[in-house]
Amino acid sequence: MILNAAMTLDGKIATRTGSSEISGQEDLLRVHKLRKEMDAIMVGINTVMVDDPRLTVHKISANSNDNPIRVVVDSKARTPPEYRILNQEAPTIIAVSSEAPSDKIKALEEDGKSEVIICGDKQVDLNCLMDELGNKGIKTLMLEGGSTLNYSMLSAGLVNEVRVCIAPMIAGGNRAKTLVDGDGVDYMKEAFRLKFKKSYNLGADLIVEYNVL
Ligand SMILES: NC(=O)c1ccc[n+]([C@@H]2O[C@H](COP(=O)([O-])OP(=O)(O)OC[C@H]3O[C@@H](n4cnc5c(N)ncnc54)[C@H](O)[C@@H]3O)[C@@H](O)[C@H]2O)c1
Ligand SMILES: Nc1nc(=O)c(N)c(NC[C@H](O)[C@H](O)[C@H](O)COP(=O)(O)O)[nH]1
Repeated sequence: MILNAAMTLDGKIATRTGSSEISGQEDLLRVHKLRKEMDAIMVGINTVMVDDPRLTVHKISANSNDNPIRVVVDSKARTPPEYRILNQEAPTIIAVSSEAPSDKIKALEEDGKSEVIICGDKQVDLNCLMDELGNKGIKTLMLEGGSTLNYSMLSAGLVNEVRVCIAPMIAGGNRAKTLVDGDGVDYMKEAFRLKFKKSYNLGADLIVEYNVL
């Protein structure tokens, strides 16, 4: 499980308005090469709502077999059926909780738009979801945010690697999204510990890679 994101020097992955064009062109190519290597790519529902992402390999040459399976963590099945995540370019799994209304689930499954997996009572139970994805043969997964899901995945001990693009920008703003939000830990001694792996420049950006201990 690789958590990948792009942030400003002050750790923001989006402004309070949801604006998030952070990576330079070279970093976007790196991200798409990584997508191509992965079995699946996962985001939280807010990222779908704000960005309407495709989550396919579309910035480097690729065919449809190269697209990872798309996974949305979406407790209440709010993914709008007309959004790009549900297009025919790649298969999509929507992970919901048992609180999701059945009519919404039905709309998401209509015409094979997506496969809905139910895990957990209120929020999506991420351990249950990982088991379900594992049963489908998914061995490598890329987490592309956002801040809230990043925190839940780290808290559940489900992230093996963190790869971050640091762009030479500072955004500021106490309502801007950071790399990891959620509740956060109370004491620094509880912080998730990482081991530095490597760093390198891509254009104006700095890429840093860590293993999660
Ligand atoms: N720069 C980047 O690399 C990057 C990457 C991705 C997203 N973003 C930005 O991040 C923002 C969205 O981040 P966010 O934190 O608001 O939302 P998010 O994408 O992390 O989605 C969180 C939502 O997922 C749902 N959810 C269900 N089960 C959950 C669970 N177990 N744990 C956590 N969430 C669960 C909840 O409704 C929760 O509010 C957008 O502005 C987007 O542009 C930036
Ligand atoms: N690596 C990276 N750099 C960025 O500057 C940025 N904003 C994102 N954001 C991740 C988020 O998941 C986006 O929604 C998808 O990167 C959009 O993906 P598509 O191109 O539509 O496939 N990711």
